[in-house]
Amino acid sequence: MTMPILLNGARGRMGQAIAAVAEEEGCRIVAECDIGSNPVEHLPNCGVVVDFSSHESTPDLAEECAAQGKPLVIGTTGHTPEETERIKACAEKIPMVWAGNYSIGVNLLIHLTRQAAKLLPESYHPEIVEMHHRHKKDAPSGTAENLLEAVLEGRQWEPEAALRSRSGLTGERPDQEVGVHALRGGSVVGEHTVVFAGPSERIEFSHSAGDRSIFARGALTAAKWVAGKKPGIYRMGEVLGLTDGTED
Ligand SMILES: NC(=O)C1=CN([C@@H]2O[C@H](COP(=O)(O)OP(=O)(O)OC[C@H]3O[C@@H](n4cnc5c(N)ncnc54)[C@H](OP(=O)(O)O)[C@@H]3O)[C@@H](O)[C@H]2O)C=CC1
Ligand SMILES: O=C(O)C1=N[C@H](C(=O)O)C[C@H](O)C1
Repeated sequence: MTMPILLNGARGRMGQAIAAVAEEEGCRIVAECDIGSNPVEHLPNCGVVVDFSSHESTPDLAEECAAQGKPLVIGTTGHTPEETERIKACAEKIPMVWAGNYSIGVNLLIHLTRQAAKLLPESYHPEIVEMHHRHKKDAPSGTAENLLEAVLEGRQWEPEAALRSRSGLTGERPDQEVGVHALRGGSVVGEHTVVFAGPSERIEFSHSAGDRSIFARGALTAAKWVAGKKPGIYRMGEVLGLTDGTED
């Protein structure tokens, strides 16, 4: 049986990429919502909601999903702290997969980044660089935020160790710091590099997205996986079997 999906942000770049692969992924789009639609009236007809609209529309949608008991796959990025708290509150009632990036490669990159941060000495300094197309509205990217979280977890550092871009008289770099840097231009689909710069050597892990089908297929894989799960927030690494959610 195919999974009936309510797709929010259907007219956008990701919405179109998802619609293009839905059938191949064993899903069917039963409602295409975008600006001006009312997703609430379509919710009863779907099994899972997939949201690739905009950060500000996700909290309202999550609250409607919680009210009607519909699982949610969140693709939007750039949420404010207030939006993040509202979304998290809904996870007490429904299962949701929430990932800054649904590709297999990036989720492996996140896993390897956490491991490298854990295993390498603090003198191997982590820096994250991302590049995206000129239309992207948030920075740093959701993926870069996920990579940052992986470094913080691996190093067991507090969030204060994160530095989102440098400018001016910054002083010398301390060991306990992780920089995040955003580049924008052209039609770049999505590129992420994590650098560990050590005393006399440098390690780099990189991922480059060829097109949006990798995010689209991953989001639909997550949609099929999350149906029937207990309420809570799940990472894409759990969907792919890279982690059991407790982190290693
Ligand atoms: N997690 C992942 O793997 C990925 C996440 N993303 C994220 O997904 C989101 C969408 O990206 P992308 O498709 O490139 O963006 P687009 O701007 O191309 O598409 C977003 C669509 O959602 C619409 N929209 C905006 N606000 C609302 C609203 N309140 N309700 C319903 N629809 C709305 C937009 O309309 P309009 O154009 O009129 O504003 C547009 O049609 C971004 O947050 C992006 O960062 C992107 C790629 C992968
Ligand atoms: O907006 C995009 O395009 C992308 N957004 C996601 C992010 O913020 O990391 C994922 C991907 O890199 C493309």
